[in-house]
Amino acid sequence: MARKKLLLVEDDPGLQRQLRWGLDEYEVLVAGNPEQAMAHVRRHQPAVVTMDLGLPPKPDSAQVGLALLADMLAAAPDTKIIILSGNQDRANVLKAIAMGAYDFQQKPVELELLQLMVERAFFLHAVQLEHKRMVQIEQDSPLAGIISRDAGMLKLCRDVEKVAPSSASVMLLGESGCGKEVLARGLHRLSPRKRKGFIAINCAAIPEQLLESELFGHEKGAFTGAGRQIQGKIELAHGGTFFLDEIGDMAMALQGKLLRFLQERVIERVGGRQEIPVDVRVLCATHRNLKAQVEQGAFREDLYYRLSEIVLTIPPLRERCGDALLLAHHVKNRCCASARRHLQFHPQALAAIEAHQWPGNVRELENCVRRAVIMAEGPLIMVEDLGLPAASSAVDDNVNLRLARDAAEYRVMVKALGRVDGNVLRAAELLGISRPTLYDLMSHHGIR
Ligand SMILES: Nc1ncnc2c1ncn2[C@@H]1O[C@H](COP(=O)(O)OP(=O)(O)OP(=O)(O)O)[C@@H](O)[C@H]1O
Repeated sequence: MARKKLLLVEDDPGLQRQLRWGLDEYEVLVAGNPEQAMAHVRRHQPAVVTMDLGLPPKPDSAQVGLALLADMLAAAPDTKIIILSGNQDRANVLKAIAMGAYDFQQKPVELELLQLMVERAFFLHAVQLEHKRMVQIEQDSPLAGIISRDAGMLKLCRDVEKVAPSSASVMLLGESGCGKEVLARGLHRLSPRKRKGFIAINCAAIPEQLLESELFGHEKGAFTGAGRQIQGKIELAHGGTFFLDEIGDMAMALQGKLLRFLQERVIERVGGRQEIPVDVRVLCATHRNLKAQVEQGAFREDLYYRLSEIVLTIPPLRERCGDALLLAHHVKNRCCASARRHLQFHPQALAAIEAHQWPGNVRELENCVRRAVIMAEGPLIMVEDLGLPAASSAVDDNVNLRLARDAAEYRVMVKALGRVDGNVLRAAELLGISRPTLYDLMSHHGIR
């Protein structure tokens, strides 16, 4: 196994030798001046560094050492830097610690103590690295973009994780803007087809005649204007996932052709004779009540069953407990970061967000908060900036006392967490309970 790299920044050859000898379980790199030290940091990225503050060209002051410390931390912020200082250097050592040095030891160096300190520094560095990696994995996880604390939505995400590895066709139902496409993309990235394409087509946005050639492609000269052969979206998705958005808007004639493809798994380009086998996983979505459309004869029943091996229904935003506030904070933070602004919501703005019914769901909320970040004049986002009506009180019609209490407890707790952007201490203060009690409640309701 490769030995861990340790950099010694020391201009005294005698001390260099002593340290090298005492720390020989590591791959020791030595630098006698700041230039050499930075070259080692860039090239080898040592996890731990020991350094003297008095370095050439001004070995009698800490000026060069402190500047090097700043440069090393700027180039590699996670490096654990241990200062080896002279007796009279106390003020500079404190300065170095304030700048981000890990620890210090006075000269003459006690080797045993230094060995322990270095070992602990390596350990801490490894732990931090592991933590960073985990956070990164979480951020990279396919469903990481789905922001929700609502029990129904979290269950839905688990369902998506369960069905993703299979080849079943999945139908996503839900109102406009509630996240059908985000979930479809997440499902694709969790599936064995993730390395191949995710091709989406919106059946409501394209006129019927064009949609056929969009789906299946066409041969040169198939119709006026077909100047060259074009592959269809289904063919382009070969090996990957094909997402039919707004499937409820597809005309009857085309439904028949799509059904044929789903049964035979071959396509024929418009104006072509050749059958081309295509391997795709089919996902679809609609905001319409497709079952009712089937009953009314507006959607083919056989196609419905082909497309709906698994049906996932996404709850509208107004039914997701606490999500409006959570998403509002999330979108606000994102917009503020890109606009370099620091804004908070006024309590009345938060109340208006909570009370609004969000007919356009997450998309409407995103637009509303984006607008507010642009409109806000002071440090607070006011109700007027959101362009929402002020909040009015809601009515609760639950009559089972235990259920009602449970639901109210959950709702108030998630609301409080949402108001303070997930800060447990401040949420506990808002709720008037202790932090441990809030943790108990959160674990009772399955909130992490
Ligand atoms: N749970 C969520 N967390 C974060 N962002 C979300 C969430 N749900 C939706 N969004 C965002 O909201 C917007 C609308 O989502 P999406 O396009 O997936 O909705 P849709 O249901 O497919 O809408 P439509 O029916 O109009 O096609 C997107 O910008 C998406 O990133």
